[in-house]
Amino acid sequence: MESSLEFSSSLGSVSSLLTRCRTFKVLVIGDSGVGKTCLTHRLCAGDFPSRVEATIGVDFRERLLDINGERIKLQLWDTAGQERFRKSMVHHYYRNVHAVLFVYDVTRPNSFSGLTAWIEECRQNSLGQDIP
Ligand SMILES: Nc1nc2c(ncn2[C@@H]2O[C@H](COP(=O)(O)OP(=O)(O)OP(=O)(O)O)[C@@H](O)[C@H]2O)c(=O)[nH]1
Repeated sequence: MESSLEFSSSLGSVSSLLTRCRTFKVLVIGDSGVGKTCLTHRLCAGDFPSRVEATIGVDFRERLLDINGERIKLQLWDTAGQERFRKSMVHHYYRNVHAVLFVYDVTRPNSFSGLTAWIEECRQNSLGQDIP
């Protein structure tokens, strides 16, 4: 899988050595209210938000990972589940995506069966079978 390459200076390192950091863009999609914001917030900030509102457009969250000694930047795109908050921005979400996380609520079966529509949207936005 190809990733974006970024160069960021690692704070506190000797004479600001440049550290190679690969960035992976992960799109988080699913029906409104299934918990996308809570899930991504938990992953990136370490706790669940005490109060959430419906996402408008998209929110970005990042987490740095160390995988086998390599710095990896996980960039999570938390997208709006409500159609009225997605509007014309949808196409931008799908550009240069490395992976898609489909989210549903185990207490709402419709949010699981509704994933077919989200998978179809991925297809319509040219995400191939190679995207996990
Ligand atoms: N019981 C329970 N409630 C949750 C869980 N995750 C999220 N919630 C609640 O579900 C509601 C919606 O959560 P969000 O994270 O905003 O859902 P979302 O998928 O981002 O919604 P949109 O932004 O509209 O697409 C909030 O009231 C959360 O507190 C969970 O794991 N368990």
